[in-house]
Amino acid sequence: MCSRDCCSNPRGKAGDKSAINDPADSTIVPTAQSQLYPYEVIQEIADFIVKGSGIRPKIGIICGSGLGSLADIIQDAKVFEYEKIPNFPVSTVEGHAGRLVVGTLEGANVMAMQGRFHFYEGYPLAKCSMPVRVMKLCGVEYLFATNAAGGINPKYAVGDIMLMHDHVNMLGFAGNSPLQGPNDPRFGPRFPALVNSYNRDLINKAIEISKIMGIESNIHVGVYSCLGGPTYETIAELKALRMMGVDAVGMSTVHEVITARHCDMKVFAFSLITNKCSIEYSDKKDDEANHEEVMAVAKNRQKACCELVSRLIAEIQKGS
Ligand SMILES: O=P(O)(O)O[C@@H]1C[C@H](O)[C@@H](CO)O1
Ligand code: HPA
Repeated sequence: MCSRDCCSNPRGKAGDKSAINDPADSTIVPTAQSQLYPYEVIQEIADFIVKGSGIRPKIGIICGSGLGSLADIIQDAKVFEYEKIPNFPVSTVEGHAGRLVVGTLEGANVMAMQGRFHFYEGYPLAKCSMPVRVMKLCGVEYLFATNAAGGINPKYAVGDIMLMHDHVNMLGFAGNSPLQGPNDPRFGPRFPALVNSYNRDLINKAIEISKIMGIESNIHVGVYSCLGGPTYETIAELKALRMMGVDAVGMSTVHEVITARHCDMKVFAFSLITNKCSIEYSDKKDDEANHEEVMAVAKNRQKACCELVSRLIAEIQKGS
C-alpha cells in the first residue's frame, strides 16, 4: 500500500505532516499535483484491475451524476468497490456509487467509473482525474466522459443531450490544472495541445446514431465549461459564461479530458441537460438548480443515454 498523501481521504491522516501547513517547518516540501500519483502507483492500480478482471479494456466510461446505469448495462461485469482498490479515492456525492465496473459492451472490453471525483469534494484536480491515467495503463484508447449540466444556451431543453466539441477551462483560467507540477513524459508531453480534443468522427457518428434513434431534435453540439462548485452559478456568472460562448455548465469533465488528451486518448463526451439556467433575475424557486432535479432528469433520460453509448461503442467495434 502506498504511504503517500495521494492514498487516503482528502483531509489527510492524523499525524500526517503534509496535511498541516506549518509555515515554521522548513522541512515540508510542497507536493505538486502531478506528483500525487507517480507513474508506478498508477501502474500498480492498473495491474490490480487488469489482473482482477482478466480484461484489458479498450474503452473507458465515466458516468455523470445519475448516469450510473451506463455501467449497469456492461456484461460479464467484474465490480471493484473504490474502497477496495489500492490507493483509490472514495466517492462522496449522491448519484456516484463508487464502483469500477469492468466487462464487455457490444463486444468491446470496457471499464466504467460508476462515480467520479469532483474538485468540490476536496480533491486536487490531479486526484479527480487520476482514474483516467489508470484507464490508460489498463489499455484504454477511448474515453467516454458524461456529465449532468445546466443548459445556458436558450435553445437547449431539459433532457437534451449536448455532444461536447470544445470546452472553456475556468479552473485553468484561475491557474489550476491536473498537469500542474513536473511532467512525466511516460504519460505525455509538457505542453499538450488541446485543439481537436473532442474526436470529430465520434461526434459525427453520434449524430447519425441520434437520427436512427429518432432523437436528433434533442441533440446539440456545443461548448461545456466546468466551474469549481459546489455552488450553482449566479446570474452574473451565467451571463459571463454565455458571453464566452459556453452552452452548458457543470462541475467536472474538463480536467478528465485534459488528462486523457495528455496521454493521447481519443475523447467522446456529452452533457445531459438536467436544468435550464435562467439568466433573468427572478424570485421563483423553480429557477433555482438543485441536485434532486439533476438526478431525477438523469434517471428519466438514462435509457436514451445508454442506447447512444452502446450504439457508438458498436460502431467503434465495427471499425476495429
Ligand atoms: O458528475 P457530474 O458532473 O455529472 O455532476 C454534476 C455536477 C455536480 O457534481 C452535480 C450537481 O448537481 O451534478
Ligand atoms: N450548474 C453546474 N453544474 C450542474 C448544473 C448547473 O446548472 N446542473 C447539473 N450540474
